[in-house]
Amino acid sequence: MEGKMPAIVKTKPAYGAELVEVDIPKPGPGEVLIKVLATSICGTDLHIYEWNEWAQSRIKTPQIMGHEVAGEVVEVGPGVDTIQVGDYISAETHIVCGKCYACKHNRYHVCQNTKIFGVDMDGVFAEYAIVPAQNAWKNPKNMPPEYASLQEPLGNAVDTVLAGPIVGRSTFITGAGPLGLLGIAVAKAAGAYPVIVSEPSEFRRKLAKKVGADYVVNPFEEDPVKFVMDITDGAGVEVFLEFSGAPKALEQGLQAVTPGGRVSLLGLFPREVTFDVNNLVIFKALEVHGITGRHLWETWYTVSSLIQSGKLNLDPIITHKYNGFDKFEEAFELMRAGKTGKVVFFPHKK
Ligand SMILES: NC(=O)c1ccc[n+]([C@@H]2O[C@H](COP(=O)([O-])OP(=O)(O)OC[C@H]3O[C@@H](n4cnc5c(N)ncnc54)[C@H](O)[C@@H]3O)[C@@H](O)[C@H]2O)c1
Ligand SMILES: C[C@@H](O)[C@H](N)C(=O)O
Ligand SMILES: [Zn+2]
Ligand SMILES: [Zn+2]
Repeated sequence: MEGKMPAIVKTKPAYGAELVEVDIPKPGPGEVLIKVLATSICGTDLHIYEWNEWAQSRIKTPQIMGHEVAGEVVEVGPGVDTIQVGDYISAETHIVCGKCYACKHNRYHVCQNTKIFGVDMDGVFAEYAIVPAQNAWKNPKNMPPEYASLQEPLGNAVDTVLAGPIVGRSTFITGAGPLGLLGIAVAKAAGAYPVIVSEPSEFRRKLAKKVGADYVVNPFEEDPVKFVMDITDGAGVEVFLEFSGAPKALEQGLQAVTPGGRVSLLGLFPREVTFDVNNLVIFKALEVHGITGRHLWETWYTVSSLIQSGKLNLDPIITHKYNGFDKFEEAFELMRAGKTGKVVFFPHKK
């Protein structure tokens, strides 16, 4: 396919991005070209937009942004035999090597040579985008594109929530940003009770309730540990899921989890964190999981089935939908201000 298309491009190493006309790319060997039906903003895109320290160290400009996507395959490159024109796909964003020690142990989610599209190469905030065929995930035709696009971050949330038993377990979630909200939806669908959420933003506490949180607390106004202890008759929760990346939230969660309980950590901390490991982890005999990316491809099966079960309450999480990219700056600024759940673009204006 030849022609031009609008794309959100990180044009220079500075704050922001630009909507520019670029060539529709041609799929190379092992690649497919998709017509992007929906694409959502991830916190990582925001870091690239803001040009924080991490982005400065990793991103090469100019580069098309974005990595969460759902689209229809319109062209396949040489050697692609697993995907056909007309397939409706989403994409695993981690391009793994298949050769390193981790990959050889089927631990693709910790491949030491991982490349991420939209981070290490052009991404999907465009009308058309390239996806490596090995990263394509076929969707059922009746899955709405906005849900299909959310599967990648849902994979993060699923791996966090389902890293251990959850059904009927009291659960404390810190942080109700887009990832935490997806975590609440998964925890509720999986039968956690009660789900207690700590989140300073009133807007996001309200969203957390809409998604199904049983209790919400503002950690800047009330002691969330006492809040959890009061609800659990002083026992603490069975499960603590960290989605905020706030050092204080980590410490509070470790205090609020019951001895012998489970802790799963997804949030990334801005710096090294100091806390009392002896008393908060070792003497409590906690089971602690670090969570990164998604298991390939087990997590995708779980995510897809959860969506198809109809039990995931995703609609309140998708707070902003945009036809086309014209208002992309508004979308990023709203997200920066914490006034959104997930933001989804539909690049082909209806
Ligand atoms: N490990 C991984 O593979 C992976 C993948 C994606 C995202 N992440 C990380 O997950 C985290 C969540 O992502 P997001 O996009 O939802 O981020 P976000 O920054 O939008 O959300 C974080 C939320 O935590 C809240 N918060 C701040 N301080 C708090 C406190 N003391 N107690 C409770 N809540 C507090 C904020 O108000 C915000 O709503 C981020 O740290 C992100 O970098 C990790
Ligand atoms: C790159 C990051 O934003 C992506 N969502 C991941 O799971 O790794
Ligand atoms: Zn992401
Ligand atoms: Zn590898």
